[in-house]
Amino acid sequence: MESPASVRLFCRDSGGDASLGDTLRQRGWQVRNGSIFESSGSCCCHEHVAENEVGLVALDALSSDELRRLEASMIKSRCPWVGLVDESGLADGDTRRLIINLCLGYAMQPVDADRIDGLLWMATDLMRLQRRESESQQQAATEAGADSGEYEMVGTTPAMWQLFKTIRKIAAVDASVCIHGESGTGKELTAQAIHERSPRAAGPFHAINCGALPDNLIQSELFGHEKGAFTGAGQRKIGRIEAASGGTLFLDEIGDLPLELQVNLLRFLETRRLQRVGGLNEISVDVRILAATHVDLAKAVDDGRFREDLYHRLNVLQITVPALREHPEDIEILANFFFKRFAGDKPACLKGFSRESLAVMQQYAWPGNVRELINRVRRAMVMCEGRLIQPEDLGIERRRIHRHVLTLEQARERAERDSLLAALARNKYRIHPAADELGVSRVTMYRLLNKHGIPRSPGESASGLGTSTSPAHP
Ligand SMILES: Nc1ncnc2c1ncn2[C@@H]1O[C@H](COP(=O)(O)OP(=O)(O)OP(=O)(O)O)[C@@H](O)[C@H]1O
Repeated sequence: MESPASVRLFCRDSGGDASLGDTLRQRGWQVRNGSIFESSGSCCCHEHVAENEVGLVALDALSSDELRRLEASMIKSRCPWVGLVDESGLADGDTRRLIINLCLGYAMQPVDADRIDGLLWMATDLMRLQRRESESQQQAATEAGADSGEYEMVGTTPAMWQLFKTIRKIAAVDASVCIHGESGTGKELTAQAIHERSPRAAGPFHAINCGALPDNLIQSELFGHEKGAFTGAGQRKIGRIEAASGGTLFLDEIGDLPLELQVNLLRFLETRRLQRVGGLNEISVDVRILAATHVDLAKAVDDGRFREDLYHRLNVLQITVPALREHPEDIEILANFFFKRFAGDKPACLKGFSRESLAVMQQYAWPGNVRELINRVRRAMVMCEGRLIQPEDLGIERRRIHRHVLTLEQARERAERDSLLAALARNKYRIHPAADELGVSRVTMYRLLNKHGIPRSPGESASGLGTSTSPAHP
């Protein structure tokens, strides 16, 4: 059995409750006293309670305003709380709500030693469980290659693991990249991640959506213009390509770039020199171009909407970001990630997702991918009135859940593919141990990988996983 943890006992005065302190110490608890309010009148309990402590707070004789300040401080703390209250406290609505929303339990004054001991044990166990859970989440994220920082990408499935590996490989070289993927899958985030890990990381990262600007503006937006170049050009303007000098330029929706501008972009990619609109001089610019598209660029080339020479220039390396429905096992970890990210806006009593809402999210088709997931989680965090988010808070109607009925043959194929991917992930893509684990010969393993289009190593063309780095021009 584990030893009792530390308890931080907050009373109105710093003197604490000497007899309660003695009682708890006799039962093995380490007790430290704290006062709820500083001499300035502010309440900073959250700053005084350590990560491995349980907070025990005496809620007697506090005014509404004091309770409000105490509540704000308790919300900011990470420890579990137990309340101490007397009959008059329980008769007060504000005190009751604070206990319901923020405390794991409460004990009546005068304190019954067994009851408070039991509550503190419950809080300690929960605190240790929470620590274990966050350590295991951190470990899973590290193993999956997710990084911390502004551009954190989350995912623990083979599909995302493959994406992270591809990002690192692509970051190490300086060629142009074409990022494919449906809307909202994380193409821009992928571009930012490539930039952050590249030797250009100290330089600027600029993004421009080629589909969002009117045709007459996009030329000067990309290449800049000189003063007086056209009506309204009152000042010289540096274009996005030039502004990204020394860094990376991300061209989103490249398929929407008008044909005449495709010529200019191609010329720039070939010469690495550009001319501002209305300018006479050519300027050298050192920038890496990453482009993204949600349309099939090869088809756009066939249809005459995209220049083939530019397509090959941009498509030196390719990376495909998988649609969310292709890695549904990541939905829970992503939902929890965004829940934590927006935790500052949530009601204090909201603790997370119900099992049913997680199941509904797994079955939903996510046409808007991760962006839609973010919006639905934020909405649910506002709409939810209970402790756990329910399916209706997410606004996903059950009739919109697409259950794909599989034939037995399809179900077998899917199970076979999932088992292969999982064994490869567990064995870090070492084929022989993965084959041993699955109980098949190496020859059979290679045959099955070919059958399902699964790459033999993470760097290989991986249509089956949705990511690839195969050069278009070997
Ligand atoms: N794996 C992930 N982990 C964490 N956040 C993610 C992940 N994938 C996407 N996001 C977030 O989802 C949102 C949409 O991502 P992003 O803008 O990169 O998508 P996109 O594919 O470029 O979209 P569009 O095609 O509409 O331009 C962003 O807020 C991004 O940070």
